[in-house]
Amino acid sequence: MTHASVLWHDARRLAYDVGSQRETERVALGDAVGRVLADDLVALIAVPHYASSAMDGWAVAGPGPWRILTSDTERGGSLREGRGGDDGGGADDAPAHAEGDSEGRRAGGGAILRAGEAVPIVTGGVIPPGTRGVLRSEHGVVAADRGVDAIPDAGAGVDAIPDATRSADVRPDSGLLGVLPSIDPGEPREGLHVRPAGTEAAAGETVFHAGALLTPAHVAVAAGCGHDEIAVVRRARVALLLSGDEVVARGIPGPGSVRDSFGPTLPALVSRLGAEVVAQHRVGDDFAATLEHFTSSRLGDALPPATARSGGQGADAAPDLIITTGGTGDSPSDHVRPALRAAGAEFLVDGIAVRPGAPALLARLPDGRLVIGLPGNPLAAMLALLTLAHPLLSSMQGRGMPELGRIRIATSLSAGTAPTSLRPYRLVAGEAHPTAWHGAGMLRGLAEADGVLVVPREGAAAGAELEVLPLPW
Ligand SMILES: Nc1nc2c(c(=O)[nH]1)N[C@H]1C(S)=C(S)[C@@H](COP(=O)(O)OP(=O)(O)OC[C@H]3O[C@@H](n4cnc5c(N)ncnc54)[C@H](O)[C@@H]3O)O[C@H]1N2
Ligand code: MOO
Repeated sequence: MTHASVLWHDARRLAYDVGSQRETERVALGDAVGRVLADDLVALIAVPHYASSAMDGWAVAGPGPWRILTSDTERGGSLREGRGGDDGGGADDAPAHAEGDSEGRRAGGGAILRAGEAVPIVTGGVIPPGTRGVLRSEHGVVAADRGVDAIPDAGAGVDAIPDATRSADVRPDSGLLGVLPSIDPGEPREGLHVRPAGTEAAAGETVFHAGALLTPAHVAVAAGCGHDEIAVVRRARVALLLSGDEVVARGIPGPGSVRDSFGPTLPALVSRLGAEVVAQHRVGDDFAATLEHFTSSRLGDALPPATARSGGQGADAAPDLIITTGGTGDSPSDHVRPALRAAGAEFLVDGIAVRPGAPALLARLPDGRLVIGLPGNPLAAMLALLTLAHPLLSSMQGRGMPELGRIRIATSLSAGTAPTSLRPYRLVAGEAHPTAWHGAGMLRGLAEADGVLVVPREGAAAGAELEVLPLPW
């Protein structure tokens, strides 16, 4: 190679440092998993936003036994059902109340439970004011109500309920309620099975900071905090330029032809790295055609059907990054470097002192678009993608530099011809076993790998600890 290679670690750092775009967009919650949070996420309401029951049973006030309130009149409004009626009590800090709440969790009117009264409640139901705690259904027994006079003194157990019956035909929503003899007669203690409002977050509290990679759990919390949309960092738009007269996309290749390793794999891989492929072009070993892609910002051909675009402005906007495959060498049929030079590109990484992947490059076109040139050899290309595109796309998302791990190697590795060699390995009993099939043109070793060893020029003895490049899949 005639270019001025940089060391492998420096190439990663240079790629990370050049990533800068920080545009944001708002996406529906359902599209937010895997995206990076652009602004701190604040709870719009307290979470939970009302005190609720953690059990099915009865909300009770004062010591038992309790008279179960049944009619709406008795409850001063329906404590339990609230079907189609008022919104939930205790939700004063909610900015807006959702329509179509499900039945059975809402309570109306702020009716106060008085000592000696109970009301049936379901898990998640609104705790009426005055509630001491929730008696779970399997701890209570209901007896037929013989009228107000039948309620014995406060503090008495179920045995004090006249004609106590545990028969199944006594409805749990009317009559006299007591604590089963086998249960602590003091139950429920103050606050038992009550989830107070605001225990997970106060209204206005920051729950996640900008830069968080949104998992399903983050998005579920955002929903609980009252959000319908989230501001996320716009994903970088990537155009693929796959070169090579010999590369075929279908069928059994004849001698001199190869099946395309990149067309079916790079869109998904780029998406895992936090960007989206918005265009995919094939170009033969042709200088003029290659140059055209660097001098024109048009996106050209349609995407392959499997490459779904997620909407937004991606369809018409110019890519932020062009990733080319093949043609990075110096032979007369290699046109990536000459075309970049002719387009006036600035080379930020012009070859890397690594095997495989030495001819990889990173350049910036005069219009600001970045170009990563991957070698044609498939393993070289995949490892160059991890070396350059992973740090660059992480930085474009406002994320940190992908961290290198460390691992002990089970077998010795001989000295290499470059300052750094990258070697896929399998993890067996906590140690790295370098895989077979690690030639630059092979992918079978990478396919069964758990990571990639970063091997210094001098090699390493069995038992040594080496740096590890994590795989993004
Ligand atoms: N005289 C020298 N020859 C080579 C050198 C060198 O220093 N001096 N470096 C070698 C190294 S290292 C690499 S890596 C390759 C770089 O090659 P290119 O980036 O120019 O890639 P091509 O020549 O276009 O293709 C190389 C190889 O990869 C196959 N290929 C290309 N595209 C695909 C694809 N989409 N899917 C599967 N395979 C693909 C192509 O058919 C070739 O076999 O140069 C070495 N030579
Ligand atoms: O370094 Mo090349 O990139 O061997 O395959």
